[in-house]
Amino acid sequence: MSSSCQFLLAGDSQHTQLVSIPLSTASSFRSLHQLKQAVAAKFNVVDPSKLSFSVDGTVSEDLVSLLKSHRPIIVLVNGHAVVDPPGPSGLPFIGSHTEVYPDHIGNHERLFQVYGSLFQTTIMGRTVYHTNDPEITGHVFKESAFFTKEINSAHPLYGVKSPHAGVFLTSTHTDIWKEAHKFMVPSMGPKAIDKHCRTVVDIVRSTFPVFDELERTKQAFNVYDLMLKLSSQIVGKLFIDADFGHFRSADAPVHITVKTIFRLLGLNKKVTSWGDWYTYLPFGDPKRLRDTWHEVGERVAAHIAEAKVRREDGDVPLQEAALKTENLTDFFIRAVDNKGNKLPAETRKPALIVAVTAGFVTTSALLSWLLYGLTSYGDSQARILQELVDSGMTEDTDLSDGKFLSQLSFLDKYVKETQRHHTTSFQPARTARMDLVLPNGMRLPKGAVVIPEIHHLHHNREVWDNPQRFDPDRWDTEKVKNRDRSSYIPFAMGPRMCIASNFVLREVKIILAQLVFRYEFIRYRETEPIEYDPMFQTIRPRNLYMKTRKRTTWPSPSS
Ligand code: HEM
Repeated sequence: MSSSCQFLLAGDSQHTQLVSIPLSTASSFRSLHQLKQAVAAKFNVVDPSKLSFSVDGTVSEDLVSLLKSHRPIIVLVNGHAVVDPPGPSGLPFIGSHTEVYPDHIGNHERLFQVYGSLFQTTIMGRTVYHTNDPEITGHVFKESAFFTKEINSAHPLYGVKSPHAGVFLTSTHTDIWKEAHKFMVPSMGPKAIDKHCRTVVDIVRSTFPVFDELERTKQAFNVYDLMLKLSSQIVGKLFIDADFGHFRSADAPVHITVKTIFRLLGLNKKVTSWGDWYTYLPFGDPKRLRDTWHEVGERVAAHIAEAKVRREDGDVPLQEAALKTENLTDFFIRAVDNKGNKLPAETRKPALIVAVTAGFVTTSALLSWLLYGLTSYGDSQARILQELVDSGMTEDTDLSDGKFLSQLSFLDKYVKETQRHHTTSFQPARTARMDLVLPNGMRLPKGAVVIPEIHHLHHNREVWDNPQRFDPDRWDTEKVKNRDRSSYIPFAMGPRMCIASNFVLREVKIILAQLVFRYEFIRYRETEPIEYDPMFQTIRPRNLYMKTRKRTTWPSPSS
């Protein structure tokens, strides 16, 4: 008689695995659930509940008869043998490059339709896995024994990986991430947000003369360019105490620091789209990427040296630092945790570069799509204005502390729907820590980089009704309210998600409320289809132009 239960993970013959669980251990299983957990642990199956057991071709849920089986018990995942993720076979050498670029959004959508909710692409020998499945996404972002943010050579951030930045560009299993994250989170906590938003309100007011000048001189403006100026003016002030001078006049140039960071991100997208080997080339774009990275470092260092830091007031406890410091540079220099530790000096500059970059590149794209929607989606602009009027807004209303904004339910739905339909981030990636089997029964090798494709999660037909329709009111429906948390993740999710999501949501609502209350936004060249820039780190409209008209009348409050 056998002294153990044998389990065979069904798969192709090359990957079939047999494991034994001694009967002394097996007899201690009290439920099928416990057995599934033990077997899942042996085969590295991410979700034990997806296992089923088959003996002699029949699936059985009877624990007692399963444990008595003298024959190997066949283990199925999601009801079938495990398989490798499918994907296009691609061309020699360049692989799937032409299947993905130049239109990665459209092509990924096509590939999801052809191959299902998980597929792989290989470009220049670098394989990446893409998913639009909320369940897989939830596991991928968890930071668990199975997945972590590890920036290996297949990872989209490989070209700008930084061992010292701590956040964003550094792998999770490093001491520096834990340290940097600990200091950065309170810098975007609730008290900090109230303070930051007072600066946001002032900077939005400083844009009014520019909008007025553009109207007086009958000029249309490129929406992304103007929103780039606005969002970088805000993070420049908040993080490195820099006045980029973007609103001194309508034609004030974009500050050289902002231009250099912008160039860095374009180059990174371009270079990493060609694979690991390309990043090492001593000439062309890879060299330009390295040089630009160096230049960004020097420019930000110069801002840090000039930023106001109240050294004379001494160190401040981390939890009070948001209120007692002048800006993020001051925060990083003077905040001390309860063990007396400070953010390591070598992390300050790279972490500030990340904060400034993450801060304006994403927000400028989101703001541009928010303005696009005002002029493209039905009565959105009129509804936002009506809500502001109904809530009693005047030119002097203080929007910074969030109380006024919290009444604006349509504005909230409008921002949510814009972040769903016009997702700006598309490549947060995580890496498999071991050979594993996903809940859908597909296996991934250790080191596999998985990208939950945010745009495609937000347009997954199994989750969203009519996903191509812009419909802010969908956020009132029970279906959307009860959705899987992982099906809507504009700021990613899990321990490595955006640290500034609450700030951003308040910031963009302040900007929208202040601008829509004062100006009517009118699309210019409205028949021209809007193109996004596929070779940029975020999804931004390239050719969106508008004009504004200063409001002289407002609607009456609704009865
Ligand atoms: C519309 C605005 C924004 C969007 C859509 C956005 C989105 C994201 C996403 C998707 C991630 C995850 C990246 C990944 O997993 O690789 C992320 C991380 C991050 N974001 Fe944002 N972000 C925005 C604004 C900001 C701002 C204003 C800041 C300023 C501090 C910021 C700071 C960060 C940092 C530091 C991380 C990395 C956290 C970590 O590594 O643990 N983001 N953001």
